[in-house]
Amino acid sequence: MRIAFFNPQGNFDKNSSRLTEHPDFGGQLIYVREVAMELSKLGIEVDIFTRKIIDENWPEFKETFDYYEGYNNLRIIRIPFGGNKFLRKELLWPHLKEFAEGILKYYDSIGKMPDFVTTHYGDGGITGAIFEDITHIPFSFTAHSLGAQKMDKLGVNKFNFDGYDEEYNFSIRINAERVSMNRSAFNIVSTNLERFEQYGHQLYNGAIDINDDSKFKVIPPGVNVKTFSSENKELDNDFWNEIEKYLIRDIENREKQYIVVSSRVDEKKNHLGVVRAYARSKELQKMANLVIFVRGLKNGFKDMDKLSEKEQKIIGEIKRIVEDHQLYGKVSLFDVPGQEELASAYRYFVRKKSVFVLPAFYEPFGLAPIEAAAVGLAVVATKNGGPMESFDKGKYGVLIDPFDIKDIEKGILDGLKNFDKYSELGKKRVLENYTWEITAKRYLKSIEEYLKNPIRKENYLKIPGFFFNEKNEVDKSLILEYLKSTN
Ligand SMILES: O=c1ccn([C@@H]2O[C@H](COP(=O)(O)OP(=O)(O)O[C@H]3O[C@H](CO)[C@@H](O)[C@H](O)[C@H]3O)[C@@H](O)[C@H]2O)c(=O)[nH]1
Ligand SMILES: O=P(O)(O)OC[C@H]1O[C@](O)(CO)[C@@H](O)[C@@H]1O
Repeated sequence: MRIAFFNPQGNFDKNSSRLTEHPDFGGQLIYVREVAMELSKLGIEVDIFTRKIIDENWPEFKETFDYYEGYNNLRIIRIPFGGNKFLRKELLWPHLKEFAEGILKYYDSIGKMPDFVTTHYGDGGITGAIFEDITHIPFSFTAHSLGAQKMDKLGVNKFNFDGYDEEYNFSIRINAERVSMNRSAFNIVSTNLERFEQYGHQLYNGAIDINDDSKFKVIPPGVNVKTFSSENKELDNDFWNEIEKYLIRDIENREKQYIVVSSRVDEKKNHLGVVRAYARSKELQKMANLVIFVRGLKNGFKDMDKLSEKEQKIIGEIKRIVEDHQLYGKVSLFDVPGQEELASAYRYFVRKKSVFVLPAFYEPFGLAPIEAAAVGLAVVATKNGGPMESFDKGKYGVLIDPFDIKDIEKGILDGLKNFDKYSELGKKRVLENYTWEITAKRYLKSIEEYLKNPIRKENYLKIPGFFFNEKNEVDKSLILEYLKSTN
């Protein structure tokens, strides 16, 4: 069997370069890589399609083919579309027909076709819909993150919509997501919550019936248990020296516990929520130091000019809070070059009885908290989204309201004071329920079941002309009506 993954944003390469260095290089890429690897271990021929980038700032992504060491029936295939230069995910929308046509051309050239396509994020989904419209090859849709929640949590309203739409292309994204979930063979969600809360959003009315069981497969993501092991690994000695040398050189009292934040620097991850909670709490400052992982910041705040504009705005605000509240010596920024080093840093902080905090306004699922729990950190996470299910309403970790600074403070104090309890409960919960092998086997079972009895409906949502470059606008009426009705 041959399965194709469509993932136009970010990119993939043998060394998983640039992870979290850019907002488009996050959990979704880990998810696609891990599921593709596990499917190939089950004997499936796997093709990951992404974008060919010929750009001196992104040299890893210029070859057409790439491979992961030891995975012989798994190929990364980079298709040229939208020109050569790197484009952030919000700018890929007008070029996805070219992406679909490039994939078709590749398969024509080898005289083969995939049996099934799995698409990721709205951009992968609309590509799958265009490809299916031509080939009738069915596709699954895994959203990873839906635009409606992001809009709500960023506070988009009828007054500021045009500005946000300019930046994030929400009107195009919502249209693409509607078509993807409508035309897919089925939609793969990480939790029931995602199905009923995220797909149940008013902006997806008419595109999906959340009560149609045939359209949903609840398949939780996993953790790479080899990487996120609680047992010491070879790289720990060297990397822990790095931590001692760089990270906590800025820290006066090293014997305290730590509060660890490792999310991509993105507005919705709400770094400022934790920093503000820490700044207002003398008790927290007495108990623990705060460390924030930021890719590329070897010299703390001094390196800020290396960051993107959006990241500079967030880190700059953190710097202002640190200065205003004289938190130097208690707060540190640290550069983590990859997942192995991330896991090693987590092991270092477990020994200091530390908490991992994910204060995101909305977290569709959240790989980072289950990874941190697997290593043994006590997890304090947003109650908005996946952690509500992965940490089972607070049974296995502390859940907080990310919009309530006092609740963030209370939750972190709970995690620090009850480290042993949450460390043990969280690790047990994750290792028993979340591995990528389970995820891949459930993908394969869903695909094989569907292919036994494929149902191609006729009353599909129309693919907007925008995606065929027929017109430069998508229909915004749905969003504008929604925004008028909600505020
Ligand atoms: O310094 C770092 C920090 C993070 N990570 C990795 O980045 C990923 C972050 O993933 P996640 O915590 O899930 O957040 P997002 O990047 O926002 O991922 C999106 O896609 C994921 C997979 O569907 C969902 O779990 C998220 O909710 C969704 O927002 C994790 O695997 C981390 O190991 C690194 O490699 N280095
Ligand atoms: O914040 P957004 O636009 O919803 O995007 C989140 C997406 O970006 C990524 O970080 C890109 O990999 C994905 O992990 C995730 O699905």
